[in-house]
Amino acid sequence: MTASDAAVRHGQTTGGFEKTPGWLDWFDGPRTPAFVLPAGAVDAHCHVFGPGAQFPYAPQRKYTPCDASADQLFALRDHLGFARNVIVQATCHGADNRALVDALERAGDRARGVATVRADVGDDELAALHAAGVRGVRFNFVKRLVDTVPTDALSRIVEKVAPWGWHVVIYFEAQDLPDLYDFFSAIPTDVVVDHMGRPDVTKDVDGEEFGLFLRFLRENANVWTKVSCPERLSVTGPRALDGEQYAYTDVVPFARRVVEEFPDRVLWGTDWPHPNLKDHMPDDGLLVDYIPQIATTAELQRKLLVDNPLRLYWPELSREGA
Ligand SMILES: O=C(O)c1cc(C(=O)O)oc(=O)c1
Repeated sequence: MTASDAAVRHGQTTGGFEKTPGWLDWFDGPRTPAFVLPAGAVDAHCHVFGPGAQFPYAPQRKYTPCDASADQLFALRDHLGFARNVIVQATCHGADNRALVDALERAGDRARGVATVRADVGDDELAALHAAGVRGVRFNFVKRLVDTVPTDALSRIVEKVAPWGWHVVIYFEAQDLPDLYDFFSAIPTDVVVDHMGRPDVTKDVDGEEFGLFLRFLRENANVWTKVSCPERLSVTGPRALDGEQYAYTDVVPFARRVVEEFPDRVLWGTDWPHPNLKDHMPDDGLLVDYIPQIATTAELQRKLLVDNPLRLYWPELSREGA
């Protein structure tokens, strides 16, 4: 533990920042999962927040979280049994990737990153991000998280990052997919959708809304998706708390459908430290125990947790890679 981490207590926000009212802090002391992750498993969606005293939150942020440091993330990684992390730039840091880069550098080869950049980003900045382990950029279309960036600016970013072999991570809500469908389909790089495009799980898994998302994956072989965040999508629970082994059963049919139809284009991540949850904060150990509900065989689990993330983020280690 570094001196700066020693100063960061769970749930605290440092640097003179005050947490958004009602903020739920990440779960302290998660269980050891009953599900033993396959060797080499990757937590392919997680964040670091600050610490605010060292890496100030962006002035244009829409929320102020509690701090969640790189060392705290690495402790969780080891506790849950993951080998590696993909750390995704959180919107509370805007396009200031310093906290992300610091975490990547301290993780050594055990983390890769997804950054946020502006359309005027220079090649020197991209080179430095690449050297630190960044392999993708994130475009966010969720209006409560960011101000809208025009799609022509996003297209300029795609042109700049494509030569680096990076992919584009997109975060949007299901009701916005019809409007964004053509823009997304025209992205020439690999594309990774966060949290299954946030389906409304009270609707039918065979219905029109989720049908459009499945069509998007079928029609675009370069599109992958994270089957993450049941704790965000679930309406009925049960919550991943108090030893619950079969959490978020209403989300299971959606995630399972995607894992079974697109086994080579799915990723999974904890989403720790779970920004903006309103209802409850899950026990991350029990969240890992959710995985066998959606990837029901050892082969599907290995693809979801090991083969797919290695192919995208560590191709040099991948059995199918270089
Ligand atoms: O739904 C969210 O609130 C959320 C926010 C962020 C972020 O602020 O970066 O990232 C996520 O993956 C999910």
